[in-house]
Amino acid sequence: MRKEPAVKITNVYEGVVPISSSIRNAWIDFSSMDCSIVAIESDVIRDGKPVVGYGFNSNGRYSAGEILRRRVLPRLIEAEPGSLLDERGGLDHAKAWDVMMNNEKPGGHGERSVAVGVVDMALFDLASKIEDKPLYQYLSERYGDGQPDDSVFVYAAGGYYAPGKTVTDLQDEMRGFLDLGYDVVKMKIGGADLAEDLRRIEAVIDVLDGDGSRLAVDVNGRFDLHTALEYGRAIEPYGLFWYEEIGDPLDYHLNATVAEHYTGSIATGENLFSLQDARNLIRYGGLRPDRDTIQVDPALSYGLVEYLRIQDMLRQHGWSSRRCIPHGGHQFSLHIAAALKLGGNESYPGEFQPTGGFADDAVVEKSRVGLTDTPGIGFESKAAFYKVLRALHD
Ligand SMILES: O=C([O-])CC(=O)C(=O)O
Ligand SMILES: [Mg+2]
Repeated sequence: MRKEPAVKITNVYEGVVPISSSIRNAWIDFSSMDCSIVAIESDVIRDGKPVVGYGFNSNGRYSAGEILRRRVLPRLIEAEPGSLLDERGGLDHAKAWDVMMNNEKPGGHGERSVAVGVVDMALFDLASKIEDKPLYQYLSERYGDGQPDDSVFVYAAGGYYAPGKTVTDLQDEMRGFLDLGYDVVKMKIGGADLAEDLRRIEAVIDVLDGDGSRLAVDVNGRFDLHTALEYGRAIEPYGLFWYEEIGDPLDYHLNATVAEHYTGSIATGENLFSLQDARNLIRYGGLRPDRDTIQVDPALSYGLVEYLRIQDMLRQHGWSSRRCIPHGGHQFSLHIAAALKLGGNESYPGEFQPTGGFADDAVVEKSRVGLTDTPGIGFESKAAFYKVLRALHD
């Protein structure tokens, strides 16, 4: 086998970027939400400059800077360079993952999975840039069938509660999503009482020409079993796209009981951060492989190395990768969705800037978005975010 020159990590930079806003879901507001970012510099030189990989931690969890600075990054930097490489001298992502997780006990995943996810993303960005390929191509050759999807289903998530926001404002927001090319939209519920939420839901269905199958609703884990079943009975006649994260993400029994009574689709998993948690959901959560959706976000849950294990587990349990639509609305999952043939990816046309969203020139048509040929994840074609990432190391 031809040996490539071995890649070496020369510098690692870490920082925090605010992604705060006045929106609120049924559980949290985003008034102080922020996000960890990292840049990993290599000794590979292109156009006179080192090739750099970037990562960030999706949204919904605060920056994991302390864990990055004190645990994850020192292990990576102090590792024997050969311990991060495959037999060809390229980065071995699973080995890098083992290095980052050295001396970490199993279970209780919390923010540790977020810290590892940021670095894992940066290493994938770096490795695909070194091969001068867009990430979806790099991933499809390694972990897929070499024939990535050329576009990915995306739905527009929004419909948050916000101070002074009226039902008319909510309808205008949703009309804006349709004008951008989305056919399916998502709104928050569970942050008001049932009567008000039903008014909000019906107002949005009106905007969708009366078609409830184009509307997903998201509870962000707020309901106890009684409320979950009560809302379930009330919304079932609308035939919604899905009923999301209905109760506490780790309450598999609640989920299973709702799934027994609610015949429509259920989606959950954005707050499950490990293979073990996802496996428990499949074992005990009562989800139905013919209609339900798994939303594990690779960026929050130990990165793609762990997400690949989750895909294996799902396959073993008879689940299609098409039943996965990750949370987070970011470019990393867009590449993963195309390469691993997932069912789609979330998108937030109006929230979580500068980190969220796709390339500046990405066009959504009939709720599908194409991928660009930019090497790596393509942060370089997202000007406002790229400026923030560059500032980490320039
Ligand atoms: O409001 C949030 O935390 C984001 C969320 O649940 C989603 O995108 O599904
Ligand atoms: Mg959600």
